[in-house]
Amino acid sequence: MNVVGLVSIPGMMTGQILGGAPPMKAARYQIVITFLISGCSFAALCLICAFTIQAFFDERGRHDDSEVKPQSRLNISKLLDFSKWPSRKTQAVPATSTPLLADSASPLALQKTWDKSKDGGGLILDLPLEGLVGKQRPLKVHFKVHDGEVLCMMGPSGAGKSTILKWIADLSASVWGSRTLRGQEISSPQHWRREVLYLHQIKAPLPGTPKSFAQVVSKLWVNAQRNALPLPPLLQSIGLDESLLERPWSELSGGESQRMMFAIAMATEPACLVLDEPTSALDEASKRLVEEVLQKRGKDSCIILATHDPKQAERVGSALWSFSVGP
Ligand SMILES: Nc1ncnc2c1ncn2[C@@H]1O[C@H](COP(=O)(O)OP(=O)(O)OP(=O)(O)O)[C@@H](O)[C@H]1O
Repeated sequence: MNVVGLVSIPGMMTGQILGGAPPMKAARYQIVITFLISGCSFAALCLICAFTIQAFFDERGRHDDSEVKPQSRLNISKLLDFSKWPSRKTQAVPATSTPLLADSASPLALQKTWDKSKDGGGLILDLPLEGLVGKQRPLKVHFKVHDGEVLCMMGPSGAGKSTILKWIADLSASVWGSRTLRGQEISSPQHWRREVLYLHQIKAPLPGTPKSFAQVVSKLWVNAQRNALPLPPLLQSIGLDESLLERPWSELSGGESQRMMFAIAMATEPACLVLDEPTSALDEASKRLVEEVLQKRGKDSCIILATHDPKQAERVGSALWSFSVGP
């Protein structure tokens, strides 16, 4: 069509405009009109190329292959959808859940997603909690965990899992209702923390060796008129050699430290063990060993565990609680 236009339109237009003009004058006008038409055609071609190229990138300039069919053929109908072109620039950046949760002041909700716990176990922990996650996100939640249960908690990074686990273990401020442990109301933080033990997510830079640390912990337990369990069998069950007890913490790998801390925490047999992503540094095989120990633990205790792994929650959990953002 451009070629036909280039050849015939200038001639017709010149004829119409100039009528009986002399041939030289008509030829000059014909040349000018030819240039005008070819210039417009070139500009249109450039615009089409620019929009086509733009269609392959999203609003952040990243390659967007949703415009290309699996066989790498252009999705022409999508590219020619003019209504889409201006909207591409103003299209909202799809928000990931993390900044949404961290930045907004909307109230958070933490609710039970599923529950497969069997009735019959005695109530270990009855804990109404209320407080602020971060500096501005109010959260109210009531946990009731029974004997033998593993309450799993999931949510996006930054949602507030660690914050709530610390509330549960009374390690950070929150507004408390009356809390009970095995049916007994407990107001003393020391008493509560002895029975509700929080295991931190990050490898702590501890001095000395695991053995010296376990001795300190064990002395604390003597005060509680209880002896800690022997560590070697526990270590063995999670794939750790007993000799690691004598090695400085600084020489243990992330996964070894994580399992060592887990074993020491399990050995103290708290009423409620609060675990913050206890297998985050472990390979699949070690993860399964830790899960087996969790499932085989003694009675009269419960576990609250934060995880990012839904399959782990399914394997070990009696119930799953998940975060959502309220209006
Ligand atoms: N000491 C603090 N002061 C202010 N804000 C904090 C503090 N500790 C945590 N926060 C904020 O509270 C929110 C929840 O943090 P938290 O560590 O509980 O998240 P999380 O769900 O455990 O995340 P992850 O899965 O990454 O461990 C985050 O937005 C975090 O920035």
